[in-house]
Amino acid sequence: MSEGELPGRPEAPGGTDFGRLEAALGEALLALGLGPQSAPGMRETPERTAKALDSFFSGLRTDPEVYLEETFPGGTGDPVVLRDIPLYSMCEHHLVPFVGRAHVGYVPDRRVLGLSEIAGVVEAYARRPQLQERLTAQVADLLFEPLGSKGSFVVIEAEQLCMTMRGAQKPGTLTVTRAARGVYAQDASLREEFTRLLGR
Ligand SMILES: Nc1nc2c(ncn2[C@@H]2O[C@H](COP(=O)(O)OP(=O)(O)OP(=O)(O)O)[C@@H](O)[C@H]2O)c(=O)[nH]1
Ligand SMILES: [Zn+2]
Repeated sequence: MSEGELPGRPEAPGGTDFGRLEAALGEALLALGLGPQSAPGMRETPERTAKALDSFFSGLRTDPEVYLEETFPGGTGDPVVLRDIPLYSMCEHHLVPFVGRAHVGYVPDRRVLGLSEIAGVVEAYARRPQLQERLTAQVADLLFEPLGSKGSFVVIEAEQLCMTMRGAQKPGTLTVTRAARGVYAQDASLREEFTRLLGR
């Protein structure tokens, strides 16, 4: 599978198999030694966790391209930058969240995208098992050629809980990833302006 492909493309159509997921989560809790006797408060936990996982991975059922359908004439050739879009995603290695902010810029070519749609693109890719690098690249890719813009630039700053709660145990570490396409890949001054707009 290449970096650009959907991670974890559903193997069966029709969405989450809740019965199977709840049974598996119940088994996982038992494997941890947590059953009806030891943890009575967790009786409904497999059901609740199944719903939570379904929502964390709801992007698997969303085609991010639907957010490109609503464009408006406009755009002067100057960049549009959305700063500090809240970001919640799930590390595909450990199924643990990574949490942070996405900053997204693009240079329109005669048509602009609705601002909410930009946040929707981030969400559709974030609500999947992800790698921060791939998420960053996927948003930048979609906002370049499929959108028909002159270029796009995406910066994601996130805390990977799999690295800070466990593993390397380095709380507070922020991972910063970036992807530049089109004019943003070619023009360092545009990237510097983007960084200035972030107030960094
Ligand atoms: N490049 C990249 N690495 C990630 C991301 N999320 C988690 N990782 C890393 O993926 C690696 C997984 O390493 P493994 O050795 O296979 O698994 P592990 O033994 O659980 O690793 P540790 O997390 O280091 O304990 C670790 O270095 C994680 O920090 C991500 O978004 N991008
Ligand atoms: Zn991880």
